Amino acid sequence: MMKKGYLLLESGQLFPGVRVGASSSVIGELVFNTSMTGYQEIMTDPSYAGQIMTFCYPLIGNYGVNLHDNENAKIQMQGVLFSNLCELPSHYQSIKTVDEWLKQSGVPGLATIDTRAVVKAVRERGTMKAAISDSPDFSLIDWKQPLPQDMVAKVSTSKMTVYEGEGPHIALFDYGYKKSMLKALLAEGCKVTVVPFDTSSAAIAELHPDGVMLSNGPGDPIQLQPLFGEIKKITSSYPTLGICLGHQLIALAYGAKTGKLLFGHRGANHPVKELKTGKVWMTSQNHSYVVEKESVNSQNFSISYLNVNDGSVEGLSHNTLPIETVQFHPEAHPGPDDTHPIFLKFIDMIKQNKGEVTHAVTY
Ligand SMILES: NC(=O)CC[C@H](N)C(=O)O
Repeated sequence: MMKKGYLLLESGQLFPGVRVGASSSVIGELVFNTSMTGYQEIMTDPSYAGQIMTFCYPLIGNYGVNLHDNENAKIQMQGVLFSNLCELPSHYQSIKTVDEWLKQSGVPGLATIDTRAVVKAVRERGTMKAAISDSPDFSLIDWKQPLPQDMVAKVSTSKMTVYEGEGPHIALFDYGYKKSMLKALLAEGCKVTVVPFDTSSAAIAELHPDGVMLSNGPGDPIQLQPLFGEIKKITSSYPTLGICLGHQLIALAYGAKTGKLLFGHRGANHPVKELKTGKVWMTSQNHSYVVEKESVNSQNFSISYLNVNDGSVEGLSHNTLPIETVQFHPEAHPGPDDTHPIFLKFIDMIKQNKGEVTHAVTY
């Protein structure tokens, strides 16, 4: 028998649904993703830690869950909302249903939710708290309960891991990195050392990396303020690529400010304009926070990409140091990999820094 469940919004709206996944009740920040495919990658993106995520696309789970598409070892979301969740997936690589996977992962969800109405509510009021519960009773939810604050520490690794390669050595800061970032570097022959989020500049110096990459990750970047001094020291010492949270942290470390979007950018078709060439690229995105344009010190950084829809900052390029940052996800997974050459440009930047001959990377 299908068990009823409810989505309760901080705004007072109530959505009935059917329980899927784990049976626990949770509270989290309500967000939505517009991607039509790639649910396994989305559900394992650690940047969603602490959030209840709504799939806008109305049919999820039809190709099941496979052994290859996880972006991280487990699902870090608080909960997931579906319109139709497929019970009988069909794909030669499928090993389980999304419902079974959620149950095994201890993550609750709701299906048959009016996701269009949920998305409208979030678009109107902005990202807000929501709860998944067995009861429609709002008084049972502790709405004052603060959402978890130290999520990067929770999702980051506690030890360094080395992936061998013949090419440049990259220290990859794990704020909750997506596996596709590591894969993109390894595919180019790089040696990669994944390091904990709070690794010091002294510990990085001992690794003698050729370059540094700052990953994506959950939460408000300002929470990592105690690390800004070290981030500035590290990124000014090595060629650097910052992606999403990594981009925000670099901007903050050099004195810019971040703000929160009303309902974030989460999906696989967000157009960004590269200011140097005037070209528009389709990108994969997942973020709530943005670097505030006016706060970028033009003595240090130039804005390299802007969002076509809302004009927000999508990338920074340091004027004198080899530092590039992007708010979007060049590693895709899911989504278009049109901006994948950003990894190749990063490797070129490292080689140039070492005085090696490079081939200009073009899109
Ligand atoms: N994917 C990310 O790195 C997200 C960064 C940050 N947590 C935000 O929501 O803006």
